[in-house]
Amino acid sequence: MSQPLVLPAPAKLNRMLHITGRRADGYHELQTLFQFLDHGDTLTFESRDDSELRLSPAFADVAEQDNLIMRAARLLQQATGTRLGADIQIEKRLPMGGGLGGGSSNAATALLGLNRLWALGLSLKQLAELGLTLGADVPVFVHGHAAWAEGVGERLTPVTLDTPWFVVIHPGVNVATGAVFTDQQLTRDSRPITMARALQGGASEWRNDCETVVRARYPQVAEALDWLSRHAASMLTGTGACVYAAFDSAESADRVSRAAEQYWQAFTARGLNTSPLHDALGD
Ligand SMILES: C[C@](O)(CO)[C@H](O)COP(=O)(O)OP(=O)(O)OC[C@H]1O[C@@H](n2ccc(N)nc2=O)[C@H](O)[C@@H]1O
Ligand SMILES: Nc1ncnc2c1ncn2[C@@H]1O[C@H](COP(=O)(O)OP(=O)(O)OP(=O)(O)O)[C@@H](O)[C@H]1O
Repeated sequence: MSQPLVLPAPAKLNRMLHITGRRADGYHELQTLFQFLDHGDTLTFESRDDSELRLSPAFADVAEQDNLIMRAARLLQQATGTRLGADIQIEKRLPMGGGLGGGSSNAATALLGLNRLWALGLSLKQLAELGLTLGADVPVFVHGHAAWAEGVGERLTPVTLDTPWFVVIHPGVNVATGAVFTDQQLTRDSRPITMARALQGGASEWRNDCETVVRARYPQVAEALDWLSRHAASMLTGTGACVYAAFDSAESADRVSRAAEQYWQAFTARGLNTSPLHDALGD
């Protein structure tokens, strides 16, 4: 029996998110800065000689065939013709529909983990192309570096961002990404900016264009943003529901996180420019 492969599936934050257009297929053109957190799910992979794929525990809200982990595994089997299968376990910590990219990160960890376990030898570029068919955020998790992203989030340029301690609050609601993107009130005409401007931009550029619509649709998110902004500049990640703020020490972040826990689920995590998945794989 080969050793089980235990790998992290980290969360991401969108440090800013501008919507610059809408494509003919309805998907939106974005400009965003992605960064990872040292907080996330853990996946364990064991190879099987038959081609079965098994995932445990089952998710309450997602059918097994729809789970992004299973879809990533099947995609890899189909793309390579391998006859191997896997037993996969997941320790889920990231809230679903939280804007932390949990599903996309799970898919990326499955692609890289099974590529390693089954000795398939696909490149990160090939895995990112496969991953993009599963979700717009999968490629950044496959490449594993904080990034400036354009297109629907797939045109990536690695960047190095500051690495503060973040307080992340889950306001207790699930935001449907699709509903935010189809909202009539969503502004889709932010003027495209250069990466250099985004990196220097400061508070005026570091905004999330989804915030107005998400605040209006989900008062619980607005409440968490308003509460957190009393401590530091607060932001929405992705289409929410999670909100976050940056702190320059673990102590000050912990203090605010503990105060937030009186009302919501909250955690403290450090920003990372390299994904812990790639550290674990030694890439
Ligand atoms: C907004 C972000 O969180 C930024 O990181 C992501 O781009 C969202 O990525 P995701 O959750 O993986 O989203 P997907 O599963 O690809 O898409 C969910 C739905 O959101 C809409 N969607 C998503 C991404 C995008 N660039 N434009 C869109 O219009 C589409 O209606 C799509 O059906
Ligand atoms: N392994 C998985 N983990 C989480 N969600 C999954 C998974 N497989 C399928 N899903 C589905 O994908 C949806 C989005 O999940 P995810 O956790 O990526 O949301 P998110 O954090 O809002 O992501 P994003 O920031 O990319 O919008 C979930 O609501 C769920 O129905």
